[in-house]
Amino acid sequence: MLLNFTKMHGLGNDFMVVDLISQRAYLRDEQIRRLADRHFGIGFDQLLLVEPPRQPDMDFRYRIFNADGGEVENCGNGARCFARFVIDQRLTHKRELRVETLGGPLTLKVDPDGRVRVDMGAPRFAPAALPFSAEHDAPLHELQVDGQPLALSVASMGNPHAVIEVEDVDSAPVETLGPALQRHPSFPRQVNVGFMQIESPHAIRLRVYERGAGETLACGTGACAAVACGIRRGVLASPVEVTLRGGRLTLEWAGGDAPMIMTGPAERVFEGRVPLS
Ligand SMILES: N[C@@H](CCC[C@H](N)C(=O)O)C(=O)O
Repeated sequence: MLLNFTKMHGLGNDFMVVDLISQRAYLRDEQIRRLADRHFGIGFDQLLLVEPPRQPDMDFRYRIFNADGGEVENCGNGARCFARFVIDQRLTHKRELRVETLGGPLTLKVDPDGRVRVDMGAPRFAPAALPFSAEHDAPLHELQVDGQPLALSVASMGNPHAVIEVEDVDSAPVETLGPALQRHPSFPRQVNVGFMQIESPHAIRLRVYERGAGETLACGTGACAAVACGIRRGVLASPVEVTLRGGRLTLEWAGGDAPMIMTGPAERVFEGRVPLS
């Protein structure tokens, strides 16, 4: 069969978006890995599936699969692309949507300028929320990684994040420390690893080594987690401009149980049809 898809990106974090309301398909994880391959497939960091909601108060169900085929709880850049996609495909006339994800409900609003504002829910710091094996909740934890002590913060945005503060993101050991921390036994479901350089209380630079995809040009939930951990530690203050390799996001968080609000762009690249074998 031929599967219709749209290629999109949010700040260079790229997606294959598939409408499973107008067409039927089931993708096995080895098919996802093949499609994600940048040489032999379409190439993407995450696959996003648009499905009918299962709950009556939701507009859609939004499912996310990493390039390695694993299903995950949340994707911030994907959420913005999801909102643009369902409006552009005329799957809805609403400009404000409630969507169901594995990590919990999200509220998405498309502004007249095309930027998308997402209520990402409240960050959670309790180690069990990630999960992370630590005795206590704390703004900073210490972990032995490859025999070296490492200070890090943790947060769940539905999906798990560790955040390390660095002097300079350009020279941060993303390709070595990223995978080492991602597979550390203290994170039984692995973790997305953010490297954060603080420029001022309202501006950071960030690189993220993502679970199931490696380093991406941007990670929306990673940006939310870095800002949440920084505000909690008292080194950042809302609003915060986050500069990622692929561009900028604006994050606002009032603290406590208030939701993290993420605003940024979502772009359509091309549409296509691909055989599913
Ligand atoms: N790129 C995403 C996050 C995608 C999921 C992540 N790799 C995970 O495994 O949790 C974003 O923009 O948030």
